[in-house]
Amino acid sequence: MRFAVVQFGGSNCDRDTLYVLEEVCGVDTDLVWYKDGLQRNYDGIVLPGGFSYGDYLRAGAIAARTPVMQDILRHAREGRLILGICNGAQIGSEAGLIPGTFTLNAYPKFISRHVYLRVENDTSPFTAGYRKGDVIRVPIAHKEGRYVAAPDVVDRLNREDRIAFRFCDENGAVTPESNPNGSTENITGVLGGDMCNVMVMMPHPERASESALGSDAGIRIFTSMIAHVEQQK
Ligand SMILES: NC(=O)CC[C@H](N)C(=O)O
Repeated sequence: MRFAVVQFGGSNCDRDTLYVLEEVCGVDTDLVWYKDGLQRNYDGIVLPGGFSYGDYLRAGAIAARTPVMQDILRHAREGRLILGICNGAQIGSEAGLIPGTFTLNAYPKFISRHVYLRVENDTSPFTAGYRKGDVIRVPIAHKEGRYVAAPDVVDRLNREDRIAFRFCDENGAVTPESNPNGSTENITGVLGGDMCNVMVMMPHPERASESALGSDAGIRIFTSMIAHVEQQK
């Protein structure tokens, strides 16, 4: 099993993500510079957070148009796992890996704090380690993290059980008050791909993967991916 973290100019969560995969989860992981392309097939690819190309134009727009994305889209079509975190989520939506988009927060400032998420799907390769309704505490750090999609798209995501996480309060209540950035229906984790083999999310699970960081609730996303790959082998 081998994972890759793809680093773009301006990525800044690549080392944290690499550390969690290699040191905390024990998975062989390559840090791949986007210009080098993917030199082999990977079981899992993580697009890390950061400010690729300074968020110019729109966050993720430039990275999504680099040649390495063709390799990543092929991996997605082949059913391999792709996880986009924060800027990686923005890149994933710009590349069409999921429907909908991430835009300026409703209150147009950078928000950096812990939030609560309600787990909405517990069957995907990314969320099977949780139970539906679990409430987890993870940090967010973004300015363009408001998920927006047309009503028919949101209906389809709901129908197909493709919503992974919603912002909630500490008791799991999904309300306008527990929606830090104004995302449609508090959605902040979306599943894509034919086999739900793609997930993008604005919160940072890699920053909540060891109890020394104040929460280890995010680690189960990575361990779920690993368990999924093991089951496929
Ligand atoms: N932490 C990140 O990945 C930064 C998110 C992003 N580029 C924004 O501010 O919207």
